[in-house]
Amino acid sequence: MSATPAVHVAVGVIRDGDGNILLTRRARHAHQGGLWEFPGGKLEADESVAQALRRELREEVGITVKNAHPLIKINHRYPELRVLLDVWQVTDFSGTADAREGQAMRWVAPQRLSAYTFPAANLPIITAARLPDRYAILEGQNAEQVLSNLERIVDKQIQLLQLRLKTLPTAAVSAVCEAVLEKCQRRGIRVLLNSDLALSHRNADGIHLSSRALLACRSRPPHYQWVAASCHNLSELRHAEQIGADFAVLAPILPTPTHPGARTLGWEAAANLITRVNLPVFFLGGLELADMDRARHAGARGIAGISAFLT
Ligand SMILES: Nc1nc2c([nH]c(=O)n2[C@@H]2O[C@H](COP(=O)(O)OP(=O)(O)OP(=O)(O)O)[C@@H](O)[C@H]2O)c(=O)[nH]1
Ligand SMILES: [Mg+2]
Repeated sequence: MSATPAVHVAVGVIRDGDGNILLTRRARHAHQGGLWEFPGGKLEADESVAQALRRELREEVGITVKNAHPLIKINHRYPELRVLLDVWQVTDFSGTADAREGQAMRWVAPQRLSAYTFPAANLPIITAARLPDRYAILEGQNAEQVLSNLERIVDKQIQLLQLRLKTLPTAAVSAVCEAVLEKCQRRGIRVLLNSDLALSHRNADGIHLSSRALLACRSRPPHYQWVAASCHNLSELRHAEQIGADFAVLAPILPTPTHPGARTLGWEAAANLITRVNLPVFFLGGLELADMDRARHAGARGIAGISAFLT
């Protein structure tokens, strides 16, 4: 085992007003030369990640960071080098991006990122950049309630949802599912069907595996654009990472009225678990939108919730 510490790198996923992301191309002679990257660079001694990000983005692309938050951390071992990519999303900046080191540079729509060749460590960064920070779980006791909950989700401009329907009578599931998919498609909301629904995925954007379904998978279920999984501990998170799931939901973080007395992870343990996998993770359980900043700084991509988004 090599004891060399990882090279700590501050990386910026910089967004313009239209949501496009800034890519630059690494110099030919550099490590991972010729590949596309998100601008950034190594932390200097005594520098925080935020300070390094600010300095690197000024040096490389001439912008001044005004607002940024953690997006994802990646621990990756290249044959010659270990890196810790501390990736932040830059949501506001001043100045006009300009390739200060003569490198190729482009603003790219998130859904076009997969057309570019990046270093091997970058795949989960690209997935994280394509995900919003809120993942709603749609439930209801009857069709009417599901559809009215959907209205509230739409009103809150949520772009990603899991159709779970655990509390809906089985006979109603198929018709409700169709109605939800139709409405979401019109509004560009991505829908993942919970694996317990055992429905055809033809019109959905993906599948959300229960932790039981996750552990039964030896590889990523084929044919889905998005694959997510429910996790409660490290071995489930590692399994999700290993089969190539796009993201995980980690629960329960805090106590909820629906599961009184259930064992919860708490902020610290949840933050620790995330450092062990290279996977975007949403926190679920007892959280509100007001917890978003805390969740991001604990390493989460964002917050998932059944009621969090409906109040
Ligand atoms: N900036 C950046 N570095 C990345 C990405 N992905 C990735 O594996 N890396 C790796 O992170 C390491 C450090 O990045 P860097 O070369 O930008 O560091 P730097 O700007 O300080 O470069 P310098 O040493 O020439 O001053 C490199 O080994 C690079 O291959 C990425 O998306 N952006
Ligand atoms: Mg650099």
